Amino acid sequence: MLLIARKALALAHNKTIRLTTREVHCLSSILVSPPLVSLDLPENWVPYSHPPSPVAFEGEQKTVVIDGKAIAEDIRTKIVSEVWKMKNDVGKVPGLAVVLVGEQRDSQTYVRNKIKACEETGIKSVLAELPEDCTEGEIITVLKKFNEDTSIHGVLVQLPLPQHLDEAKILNMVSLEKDVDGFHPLNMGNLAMRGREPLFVSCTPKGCVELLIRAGVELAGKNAVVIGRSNIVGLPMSLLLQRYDATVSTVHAFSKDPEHITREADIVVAAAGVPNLVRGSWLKPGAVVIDVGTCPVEDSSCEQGYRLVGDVCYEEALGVASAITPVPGGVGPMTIAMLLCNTLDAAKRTSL
Ligand SMILES: NC(=O)C1=CN([C@@H]2O[C@H](COP(=O)(O)OP(=O)(O)OC[C@H]3O[C@@H](n4cnc5c(N)ncnc54)[C@H](OP(=O)(O)O)[C@@H]3O)[C@@H](O)[C@H]2O)C=CC1
Ligand SMILES: Nc1nc(=O)c2c([nH]1)NC[C@@H]1CN(c3ccc(C(=O)N[C@@H](CCC(=O)O)C(=O)O)cc3)C=[N+]21
Repeated sequence: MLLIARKALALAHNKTIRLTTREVHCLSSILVSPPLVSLDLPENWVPYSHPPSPVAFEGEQKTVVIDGKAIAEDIRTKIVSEVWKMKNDVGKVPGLAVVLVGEQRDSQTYVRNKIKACEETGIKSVLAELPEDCTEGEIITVLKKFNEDTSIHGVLVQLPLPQHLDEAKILNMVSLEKDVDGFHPLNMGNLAMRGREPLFVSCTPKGCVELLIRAGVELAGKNAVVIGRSNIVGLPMSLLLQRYDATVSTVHAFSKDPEHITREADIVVAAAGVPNLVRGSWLKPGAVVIDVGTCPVEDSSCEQGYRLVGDVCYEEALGVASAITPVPGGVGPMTIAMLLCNTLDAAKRTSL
């Protein structure tokens, strides 16, 4: 992948280079990450028989800050032009439907941000707001309507749902072809299985891999640790990194000695939701750190009275990690950009 990233840069500088068919596909699409099934092709089966060469570090490591906000912006600009092209060529625009249950403040903020992102990229959005005490039946009725609506190509249910609702039952009702969050068990199952390609990969893990590849990080044969195993981040993240041939360990709340496991990793993805859980001492010098955690902590010096903190002790990681994503401005904006990408892909599929 590093080779493709280099060739992309060469192309950007108008240099003449030779490309394989797979590279043509990668370079002509919005994302740099290749389609999953292509990773399973025999041309990629070059197992590592030798241990990766140790990287020597002298003194303090220079840490690159991976600018997720800027990368997401670049992706969004490309989406704008593809949406325009679709509108001109076939007279339609992608449509996203969001189902929001209850009045949880952070969920309202996330949904507002998603809708704003749609507006800014020319994607049509529809919001269905249901009261906190609504029934499963009411949500399912709304989902069925969106599933049948041909102007809607992506449907998502904002999580978490109120306690009395059966999340699994509700997520099962989202049409497989419109499951832009990638939370349907069939999409998740296909992500787990070699030789299969899910219609959608969950937005946060997909955004993390795109960040890693754009930062020039090789994944095959690397030790990756994912902290967290939730259905929405940790689990699909581990599955996706495996598809890219990383050796993946999962750390969760019952793991013994998480510090030791994490210190073995070349790539650390932290998604526990515990502010500053990962200390500088947990990191192998030169590790690449992707911080998914986003926790509001009280801070009276901030305008809103709080600030967002990641799972990684950022100040301590600087000087130890070779690269890190900040919070905010790292993974978060990529999650939204991937949602827009998945919605665009869904709309493209229906016009094939
Ligand atoms: N930036 C973005 O785009 C996104 C950010 N987030 C953020 O990511 C974080 C995680 O979200 P989500 O996956 O939904 O959270 P969940 O609470 O659903 O899952 C947390 C996971 O972390 C594990 N965990 C909790 N505490 C520890 C600990 N002390 N040590 C090791 N593992 C631990 C849990 O283990 P166990 O399974 O054993 O309980 C669980 O698997 C949150 O801060 C959330 O806000 C989430 C989605 C997108
Ligand atoms: N069905 C569903 N799909 C989700 O993808 C989903 C969800 N439910 N429930 C909640 C989590 C959380 N999540 C985030 C998205 C963007 C930012 C984000 O953009 N964060 C900005 C900061 C935003 C701010 O300032 O408030 C940043 O990190 O820079 C964060 C978190 C998606 N989630």
